[in-house]
Amino acid sequence: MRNFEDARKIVVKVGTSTVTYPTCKLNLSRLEKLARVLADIKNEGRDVVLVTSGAVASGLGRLGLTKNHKTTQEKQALAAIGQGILMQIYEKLFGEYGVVVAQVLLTKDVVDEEKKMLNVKNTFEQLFKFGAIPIVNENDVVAIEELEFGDNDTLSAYVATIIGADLLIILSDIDGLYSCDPRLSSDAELIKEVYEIDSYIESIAGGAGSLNSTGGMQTKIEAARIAMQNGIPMVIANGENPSILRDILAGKDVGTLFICKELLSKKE
Ligand SMILES: Nc1ncnc2c1ncn2[C@@H]1O[C@H](COP(=O)(O)OP(=O)(O)O)[C@@H](O)[C@H]1O
Ligand SMILES: N[C@@H](CCC(=O)OP(=O)(O)O)C(=O)O
Repeated sequence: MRNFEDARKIVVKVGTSTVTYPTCKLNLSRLEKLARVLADIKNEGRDVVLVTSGAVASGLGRLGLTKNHKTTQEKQALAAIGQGILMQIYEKLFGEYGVVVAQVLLTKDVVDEEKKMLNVKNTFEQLFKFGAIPIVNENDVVAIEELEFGDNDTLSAYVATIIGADLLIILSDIDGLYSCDPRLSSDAELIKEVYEIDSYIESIAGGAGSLNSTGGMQTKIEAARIAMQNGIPMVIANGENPSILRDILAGKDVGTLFICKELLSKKE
């Protein structure tokens, strides 16, 4: 039932907590493993998109700062500094495996305006034809108010929808959705499967677990709602060891799977 070996188009989202250390410096060993696994998955003949957070944190790290700079203006400037740092490391790491990468920065108007959405869809399609892995982030420099996704969880669900992905995987610093935030309660239990985003699921999703992350489980649940509405299964799993991506594709019982009942019965 959980077998995703036949998934041809995959979107993988990595959060700030997966990409950087609490020092705001890049987690190089994790990024190396991530690039290797994604390049390998691509080599199998799949189309892969990487949605990456970490620009703001990387900007802080480069400036030798670790504390959260909260004003919008500061975050925008930090993202502008950090985005280049992210692309430089992805270019280097994927380049070692002969994989071309492409920077795609998006704002929310692409999902609100049909013409823009078509342009973005066409660009992704051409990038896949070129054999590239699109590396996506929000365009934080211009994304405020009505232009803003606000978080990369929902952004990744929209990207999955635009490209018609077969699977969305969100890697975070936690094993999946728990019955409550494990940082706040030792009774928290991992929920393995979710078939519907109801008021119970909404009620257990709390905010971010680390200083530079955005949205926590709430935005991941919102992403699941968007993905499920568009018939796309989504998995939240721990990005500590990126080889978990292989486990997910092989159908191993890891993380939390969000899948609507109709899709589930088709897969069975
Ligand atoms: N019900 C829940 N189950 C799991 N994690 C939760 C829950 N509610 C809140 N969280 C928090 O969500 C965090 C993951 O989201 P976030 O901090 O935004 O990370 P990322 O940078 O990976 O997006 C966890 O570390 C945890 O503290
Ligand atoms: N665009 C921001 C990411 C915002 C965000 O959603 O962060 P996260 O909750 O860590 O996925 C950045 O690159 O810093």
